[in-house]
Amino acid sequence: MLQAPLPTALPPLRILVVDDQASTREVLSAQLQFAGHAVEEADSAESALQAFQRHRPDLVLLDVEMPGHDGYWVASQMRAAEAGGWTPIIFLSSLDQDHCLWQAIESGGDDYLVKPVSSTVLQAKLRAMQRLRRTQSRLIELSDELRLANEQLTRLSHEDALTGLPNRRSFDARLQQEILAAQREQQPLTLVLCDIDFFKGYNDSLGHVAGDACLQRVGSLLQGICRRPRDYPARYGGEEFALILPLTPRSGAMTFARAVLRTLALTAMPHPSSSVAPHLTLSGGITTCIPDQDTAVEGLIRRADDALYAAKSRGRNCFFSFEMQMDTREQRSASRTAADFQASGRAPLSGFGDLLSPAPPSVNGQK
Ligand SMILES: Nc1nc2c(ncn2[C@@H]2O[C@H](COP(=O)(O)OP(=O)(O)OP(=O)(O)O)[C@@H](O)[C@H]2O)c(=O)[nH]1
Repeated sequence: MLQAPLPTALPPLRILVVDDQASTREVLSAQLQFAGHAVEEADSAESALQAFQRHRPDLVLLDVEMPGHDGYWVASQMRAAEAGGWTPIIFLSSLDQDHCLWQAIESGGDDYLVKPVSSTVLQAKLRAMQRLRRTQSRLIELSDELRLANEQLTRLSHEDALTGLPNRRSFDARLQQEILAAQREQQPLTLVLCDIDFFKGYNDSLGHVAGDACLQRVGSLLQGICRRPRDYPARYGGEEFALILPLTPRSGAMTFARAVLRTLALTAMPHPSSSVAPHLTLSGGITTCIPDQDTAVEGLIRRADDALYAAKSRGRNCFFSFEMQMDTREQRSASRTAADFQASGRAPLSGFGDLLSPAPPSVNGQK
């Protein structure tokens, strides 16, 4: 008879007892249950496999000689049914020959006990299995923790921790993809770099905590303005944000810039140390092109950055684009009307000049 469980806390096992002899199953089950384990019984190879699938036991005690398929066959089927998993199988047999033990291990068994098995030997084996089970559970937990940590690491390596937007590394990779897509589809691609005006002064007057909150707010405002599924706002670094606007021509880029200026004016976040407005403002550089073989990430960013510098040096709180400036020059020199430009398939830009600045507010404050 098995003794009652020892004080050291080892998890009880779910044990599948497979034996065609009802009396053997009964005695064994009673002993196992007395020792604190949960028991399922099966009286044939087929019912053993069904119970194995249904109950997912921690341990199988398996008879060798059964009518129909024998225990070796059952063990090999169980091993095949849990690819990557491992449920210990102990054979209990009255056959006491080396080749039987050999065949048991070869078919997938982990141990082989000759019946009648002394209760001490069986209890010792079960305790060893309980320890293995505990180690196995801990390994599974550890591997889950590792998987979660890896997922978090991957997310953090692509995301800006402060704003939750994609970081510069993700942005560069995405821009490369969008350049290739626009080149293949021969569609316009717009890149916008935005920089908060006088942000150093903002931090100095309101503190870094407020500065961080401001960056978060601006990030979510920009995200809100991006309405198309492929628009991609990112934090490019410090107080600079970058946006990829695929399938967006110059006219669309201007609409976007106008929406940014209007949103910031309406949001009216106080900026005590700005000399351009009482509220927080952005300057932006825009570049739009249909990429060709020579278009590269670095070139586009340099061009948007130069445009941003131009916007800053032209007074801030505005957007600038070299391409739009060229358009307006062409428009002026050719004295063409907006209708001519629409007819040529290009956006009428003369109304906006070289710079897109906020329009004066109307009576009700809307533009
Ligand atoms: N609070 C906070 N400040 C930041 C962060 N990243 C960059 N900054 C600050 O942003 C400021 C940027 O200052 P500058 O590059 O001189 O530019 P600016 O004051 O915005 O002036 P202009 O761009 O010329 O309008 C610096 O004071 C940085 O410390 C951040 O994550 N949090």
